[in-house]
Amino acid sequence: MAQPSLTLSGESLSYEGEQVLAPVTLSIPPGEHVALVGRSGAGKSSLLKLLYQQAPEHIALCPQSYGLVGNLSVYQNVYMGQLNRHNPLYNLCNLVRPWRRHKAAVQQLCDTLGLDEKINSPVDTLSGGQQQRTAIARALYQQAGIFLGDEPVSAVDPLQAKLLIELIQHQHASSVIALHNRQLALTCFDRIVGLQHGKVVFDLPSSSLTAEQLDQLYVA
Ligand SMILES: Nc1ncnc2c1ncn2[C@@H]1O[C@H](COP(=O)(O)OP(=O)(O)OP(=O)(O)O)[C@@H](O)[C@H]1O
Repeated sequence: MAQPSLTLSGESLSYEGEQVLAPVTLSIPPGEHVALVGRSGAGKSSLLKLLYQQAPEHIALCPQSYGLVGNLSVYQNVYMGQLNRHNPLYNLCNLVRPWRRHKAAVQQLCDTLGLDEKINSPVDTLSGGQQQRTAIARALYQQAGIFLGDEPVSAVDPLQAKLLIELIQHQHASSVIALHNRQLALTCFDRIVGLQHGKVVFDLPSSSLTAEQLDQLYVA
C-alpha cells in the first residue's frame, strides 16, 4: 500500500468550544521522521490526534497511556496490533492458542525489545518500561507505514530510548514522535516541530536547531 503524506491545512482542535491547538499547516511526506517538542500541555498529543485522523488505516499509534489490556499477556497485547487484519474467529483462536507463525513473529519482536522472558506474563505484572516496550511491540506488529508516538520512550533509559527510536524509524516510512529528550530530538530526527501554548512556533530541520533553542520552549 502506497504511503500517504500526512497533511494538515489549517486544522485546529477545540474541546467544549475552547481551542487547545491553533490552526496548523504542515506536511510530513514518506521518508521524514519528525519530533514534537514542547512543555507539558503545549499541545503535542492534540497535534498527534489531528495527524492520526488524516489516515488512521496507515498509522500505528502508540498512545501516552499505552492502551494495553492489563490482565492479558504480552503475546496477546502484541498480537492485537494485527486484530483488524483478520476475522473475529481467527483472532479468537490466535489469542487463545496462537498459531506457530504468529507466536514466532511476536517472539522475535519480544526478543528484539528485551521482553523475551515476559511474553507469557500478564502486562499488569510488568515494570513501566516493560509495558512501554510492549506498546511499541504492538505498534511494530501492526506493520503500518506511519508511526505516531506520544512519548513512547519516556520510561526507558536514554541508550535504550535511542535504540527504540532507531528501530521504530527503520520499520516505518515516516514517524511523528512527541518527546521531551531534546538531545534525542536533535540527533535522531530529520525535523523538529516546536509547540508552545497550543501553537506551532517552529517547524525546522533538526540540523538547523540547537539544544538552547529547544530549551526556550520550556521557559514559562
Ligand atoms: N479531553 C480533553 N478535554 C479538555 N481539554 C483537553 C483534553 N485533552 C487535552 N486538553 C487540553 O489541551 C491542552 C493541550 O493538551 P495536550 O495533551 O495536547 O498537551 P501535551 O503537550 O501533549 O502535554 P503532555 O506533555 O503533558 O502530554 C491542555 O491544556 C489540556 O488540558
